[in-house]
Amino acid sequence: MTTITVENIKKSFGDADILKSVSLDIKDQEFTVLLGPSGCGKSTLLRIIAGLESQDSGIIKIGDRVVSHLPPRERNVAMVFQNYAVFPHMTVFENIAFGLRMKKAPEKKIKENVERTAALMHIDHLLKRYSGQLSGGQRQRVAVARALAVEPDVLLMDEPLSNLDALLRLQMRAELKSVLEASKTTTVYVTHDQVEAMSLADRIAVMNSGRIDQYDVPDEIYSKPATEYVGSFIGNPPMNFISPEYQVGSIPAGATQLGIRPEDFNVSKEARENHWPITVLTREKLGSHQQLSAELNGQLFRVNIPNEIEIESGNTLYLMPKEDKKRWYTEGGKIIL
Ligand SMILES: Nc1ncnc2c1ncn2[C@@H]1O[C@H](COP(=O)(O)OP(=O)(O)OP(=O)(O)O)[C@@H](O)[C@H]1O
Repeated sequence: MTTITVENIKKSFGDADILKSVSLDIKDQEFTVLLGPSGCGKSTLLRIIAGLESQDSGIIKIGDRVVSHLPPRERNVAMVFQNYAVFPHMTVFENIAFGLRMKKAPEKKIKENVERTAALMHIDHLLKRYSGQLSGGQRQRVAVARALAVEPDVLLMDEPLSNLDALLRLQMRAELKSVLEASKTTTVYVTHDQVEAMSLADRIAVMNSGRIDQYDVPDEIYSKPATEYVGSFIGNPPMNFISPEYQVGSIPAGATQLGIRPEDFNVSKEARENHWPITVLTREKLGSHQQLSAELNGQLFRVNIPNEIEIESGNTLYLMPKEDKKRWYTEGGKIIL
């Protein structure tokens, strides 16, 4: 059982508070993604879990073991970085074997584990090649195989796909998911890419300036963002936040903003009761649907509509948010449930 417990971790660099009491309970075999914009503290948190950085206060547990003050090698974690750190002058076999040799594993075990993880990553035909002769995607596979070969309790990955081109990224993403499911290793994965997070994660921790705004399964994060920040960060385009003067019907006590996703409006070209008349500013055809930006008295709306509706900028469109998709937020940006 390899759970990870992060308890009230704080970290400052100089007078900058980078992590402000962060807590997470990661389940055995779970794939957790730390998601947030550049500088929010994701990598720092990952490095603290790995033991590459020390916390100012708080506790890290792996399973039942408090590891906060142990060096990385005593935590049984493996890490994969963005710049994959594969040794070019070594063969693929030796690269994958590296961690096992450091641990002085017997030769038979090394061979077995290297062959198994290389097959898992579809690089078993490359074992004799020098890593310097590999493509970026192949090198990244070597890095992942090397991490898995040591049979870590925990796999930590920091933007491992960000150096790959878009197509390869997509392919590796799908593969990584199935490989990690098969390996049953508890994984923490850092990215600033919301699509990557949504597609890979069992649960996503959305970070906002050193805090975790929401830690939940992707569907909940998308459909019920805990804060305005999460609603604005996840979704392309992001959730609309609409002020009360445009509301129809009852508004919950304490609500100052309505949150509604661009695809969650009833849309009509004719005036209808309780529909807002909005003026279309721009329209983009995206293949599967059209994306509009529109406004009403300075309130901006982003709306996704089906291709069948013919509309041009300057036209008026009548909108009403779908009742069951409305989310309400307080002045401080917190959801009212
Ligand atoms: N060793 C360090 N000394 C001083 N400041 C640091 C150090 N490491 C990180 N920081 C600062 O801490 C903040 C958070 O960095 P961190 O790398 O955790 O962010 P991140 O969310 O992973 O962002 P990115 O995606 O850009 O890597 C940044 O402002 C960074 O400059």
